[in-house]
Amino acid sequence: NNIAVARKAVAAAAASVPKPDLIVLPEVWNSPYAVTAFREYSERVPAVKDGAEVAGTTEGESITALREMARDAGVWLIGGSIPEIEDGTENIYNTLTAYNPEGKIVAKHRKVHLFDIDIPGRQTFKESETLSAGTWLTSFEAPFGKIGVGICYDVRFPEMAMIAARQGCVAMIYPAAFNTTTGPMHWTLLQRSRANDNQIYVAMCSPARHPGAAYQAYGHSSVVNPLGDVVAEADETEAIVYADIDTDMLATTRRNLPVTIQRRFDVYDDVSK
Ligand SMILES: NC(=O)CC(=O)C(=O)O
Repeated sequence: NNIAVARKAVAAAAASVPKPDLIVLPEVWNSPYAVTAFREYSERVPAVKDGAEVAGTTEGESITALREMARDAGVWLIGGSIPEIEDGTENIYNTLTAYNPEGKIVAKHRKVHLFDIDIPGRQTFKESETLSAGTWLTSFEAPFGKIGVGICYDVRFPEMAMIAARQGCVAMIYPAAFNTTTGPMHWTLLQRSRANDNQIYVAMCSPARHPGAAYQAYGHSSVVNPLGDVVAEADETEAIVYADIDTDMLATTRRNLPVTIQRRFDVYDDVSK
């Protein structure tokens, strides 16, 4: 099943030399990516406050498995996302969890921007039919730098990445599942845009394309550096991609092209006004 596949992939990535510090899984890896499936595959996810789990909350089997994967491999893990069912409300969210090498959850992000699009005859999807939207932005501190996270459609909203970068994140990482219509249009462009605008690393991790699936995932997991160059990219098949987060390169980019300190908030003030 999917947990076994994820477990094997994390172990394989962790066994590579040099050993990675951080491993990332894709969006909705425990369920078909379909609004009709999210409730059936949903699980409880512990609450997280100030980077630590709130004691006494229950969890589903995918969360327990993700803890074990991080702990067994001794790595930081962004555990992709799974459909979460919320205690009390029974609302469903598209929820990401991140783990430290001890298997403790350090961050929980609910997809903020729901994927509701209609490109007639090509791609129609309405996550809001079954999902509720998240209401907070998420990042976590790790020894290799502060990491911001979003989920898939969140990448289309530049504010999230900009806020993360301004709060000191060295990377924005998005488990994601674009499709064969929007992937060729925007998958790489969006990552390069977020990276170049904010001079940070940007990575998106996709499920591989399954020929029999109703939703045809684009695949192409990739990593973009602070100059906007694609430094690693898979194709549509199952793969592990590797890249370094080079903070010296990030600093050099910001020194040579100092846009991050040249912004004119005195002129454009608050864009949400
Ligand atoms: N699946 C998504 O959330 C987003 C997507 O496919 C797109 O923005 O395109």
